[in-house]
Amino acid sequence: MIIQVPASSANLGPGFDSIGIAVSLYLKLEVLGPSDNWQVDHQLGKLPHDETNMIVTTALSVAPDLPPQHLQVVSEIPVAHGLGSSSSAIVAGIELANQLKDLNLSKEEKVEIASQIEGHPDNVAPAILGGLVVGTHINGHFSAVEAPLFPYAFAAYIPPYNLKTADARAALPYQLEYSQAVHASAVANTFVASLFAKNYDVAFKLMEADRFHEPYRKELVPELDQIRELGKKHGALATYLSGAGPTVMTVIDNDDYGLFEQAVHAAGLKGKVVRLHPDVEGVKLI
Ligand SMILES: Nc1ncnc2c1ncn2[C@@H]1O[C@H](COP(=O)(O)OP(=O)(O)OP(=O)(O)O)[C@@H](O)[C@H]1O
Ligand SMILES: N[C@@H](CCO)C(=O)O
Repeated sequence: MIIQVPASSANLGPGFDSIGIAVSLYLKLEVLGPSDNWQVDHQLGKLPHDETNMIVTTALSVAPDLPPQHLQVVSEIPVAHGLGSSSSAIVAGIELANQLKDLNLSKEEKVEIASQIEGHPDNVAPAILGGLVVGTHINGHFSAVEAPLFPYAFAAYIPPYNLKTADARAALPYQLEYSQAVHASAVANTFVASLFAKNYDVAFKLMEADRFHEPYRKELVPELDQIRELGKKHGALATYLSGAGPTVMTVIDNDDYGLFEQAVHAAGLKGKVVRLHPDVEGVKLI
């Protein structure tokens, strides 16, 4: 059995902790069979190979009596780069428990469990449902609503350095002044309305108008402003910090992708540029 989970890009500008989209990089988890101890084969650097691996801790939190397995993980999702690697591990762990224990979890139950673990639904909900998702929690429970997908591709600029979400969250202010919070929220509300109305002239302006996190994180990711400027010169629709960074995501028409990628490399930026597309299926067995 192989479980496949897509990467995800959270926030999309002003949708801090609430909006995310599944994108076409994948984690594949293969169950090789029962084992004396949990064993996780992977080539993802320093991540654990035993029962402390996040995929296993998640599976055991869902099904504590799950017998140990020999697992193999192959992932295209770079760790701690703002493309939802931790969410892909959490969603894979939930699906592992779901399949091996025949739990028949609904999509809503998976979103609830995964969001409780991650703390916010913006990566886990699209990784489960596919597509573009808006969600939050109220009274300790999570709701996620699927939004219409925009018909564009992404150019993901993936820097050579990583940035842990915890460090990128530590750069955020403890509180916002009331008037600033009202404006930040108005930008986000209008952004969501424009996505549902498919009014992309407004949506892509607002995607670059976040007031919740990008102003505080751009010191950590200096390429954000640089790529946004390059995007404006080379036909991009909008650029935002993917999740907690450091990946910088540019929404672009497929036809404009090539020239934009060349411009990023010509500017001397050292990261990779990868063409991505929305994933519409979310977690699945392959
Ligand atoms: N494939 C994996 N298997 C097990 N654990 C993983 C895997 N990928 C990521 N993790 C865990 O998630 C941590 C990285 O999470 P972090 O939130 O910092 O980055 P991210 O999820 O890639 O970024 P973002 O949430 O901004 O998209 C790793 O240190 C590791 O503990
Ligand atoms: N919304 C989260 C995504 C990363 O977990 C953040 O920006 O910190």
